[in-house]
Amino acid sequence: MHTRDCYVSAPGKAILHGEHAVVHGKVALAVSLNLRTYLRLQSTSNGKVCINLPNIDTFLSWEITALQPLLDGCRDCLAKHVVLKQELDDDLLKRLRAFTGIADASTDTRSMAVLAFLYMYLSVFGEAKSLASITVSVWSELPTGAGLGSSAAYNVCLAAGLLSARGITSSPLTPQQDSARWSKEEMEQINRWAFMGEKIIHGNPSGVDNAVGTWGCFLRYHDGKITPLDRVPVLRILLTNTKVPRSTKVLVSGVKDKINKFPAVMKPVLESVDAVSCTCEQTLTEMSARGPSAEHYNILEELIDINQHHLNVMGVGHSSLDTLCKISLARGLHSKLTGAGGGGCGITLLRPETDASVIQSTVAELQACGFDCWETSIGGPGAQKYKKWSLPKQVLKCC
Ligand SMILES: Nc1ncnc2c1ncn2[C@@H]1O[C@H](COP(=O)(O)OP(=O)(O)O)[C@@H](O)[C@H]1O
Ligand SMILES: C[C@@](O)(CCOP(=O)(O)O)CC(=O)O
Ligand SMILES: [Mg+2]
Repeated sequence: MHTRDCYVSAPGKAILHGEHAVVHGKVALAVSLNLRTYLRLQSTSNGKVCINLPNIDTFLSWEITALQPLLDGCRDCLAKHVVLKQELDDDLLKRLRAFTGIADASTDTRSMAVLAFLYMYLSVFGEAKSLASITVSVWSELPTGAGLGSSAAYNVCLAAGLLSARGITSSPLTPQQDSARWSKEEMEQINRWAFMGEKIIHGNPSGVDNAVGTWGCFLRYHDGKITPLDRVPVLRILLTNTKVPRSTKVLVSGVKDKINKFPAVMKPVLESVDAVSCTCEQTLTEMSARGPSAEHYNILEELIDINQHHLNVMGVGHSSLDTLCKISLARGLHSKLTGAGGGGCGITLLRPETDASVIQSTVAELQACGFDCWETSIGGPGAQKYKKWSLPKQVLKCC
């Protein structure tokens, strides 16, 4: 079948407050980063589906004729899925696991990326008369598995690229535009499909990461409801990657076990995280309305400390994150983990008056611990489609 070549990208995210609690119906505040994942989809005529994932050193291909039997008896349910896309098709997932030999309990990086890709590819193209011969390349500026939403950016790119190539979403680019975004309805569709991919990689995602990857900017997320926060001040954030590997799926399931084991102990903790998110949101709104004051920053810093303690209580802390908090606090700076924790990344709030020398010495000490550390800009655009020549050169080289 005929497909359209396309180039798309989606941003990573930082969660300010509400990670883990958001999985259990509490409020989270999250913001997009200036680090992005890019996807290139090319139509081919070799009768194969190829995937190039240089970040995780994975280059694979399958004959379309080998994949086709996985869809036998599945077409009717896929037709419904293409329209609704709310639930994973367990039968298709089971067939894919048997086909690839990927076990239910696997959290292996490559296996999860391949499973999410094949599931989305077969669901998007399975309803057509024949599967499409394509090569998909994905390359990211985000560290993989570090709490900055690389899985969501990956899934948003897969959803946007495959839906676009199949012609389910329109081509939003006019001849005058180098990049463009889709209509609200199409973005909602991309977000729903990306959520399916997150379910495959995470097990039980809240949906906050794919929402930020799709819509970008600063969002409040509560029980599937996405509210863009327009009135927020410019915040300066230092990001630290402890480089300690961890899996979101494992950490999310550990928190669930703890809640089941000690409901009376853990539920108040989740309530308190919810209150932290709401208080932070109120403070940000006030800062934007009246102008930021030192007292506002004191409140933001206290909320960061409180939340970091709560995350430790949930069992998602790590000694590397304790080191980050200690080193930054020695200079009056406040940090917490971001994303699933257990290693990965932390955020440090910088006050407007924080001296450059303080930041430099903090960064130097964190780097001496083997961490990566950089000041990031936040609030980048959500999923976008590009013309080939408007992509950064580095991206064209990598995918
Ligand atoms: N650029 C990428 N290429 C291929 N797979 C990716 C990429 N980025 C993320 N992934 C997939 O997402 C998984 C990481 O997801 P997760 O554990 O949620 O961490 P995070 O989303 O915080 O980076 C990886 O194991 C891999 O399967
Ligand atoms: C822990 C959680 O709140 C965020 C996970 O983010 P990340 O995959 O670690 O980037 C899980 C979720 O919201 O689905
Ligand atoms: Mg993730």
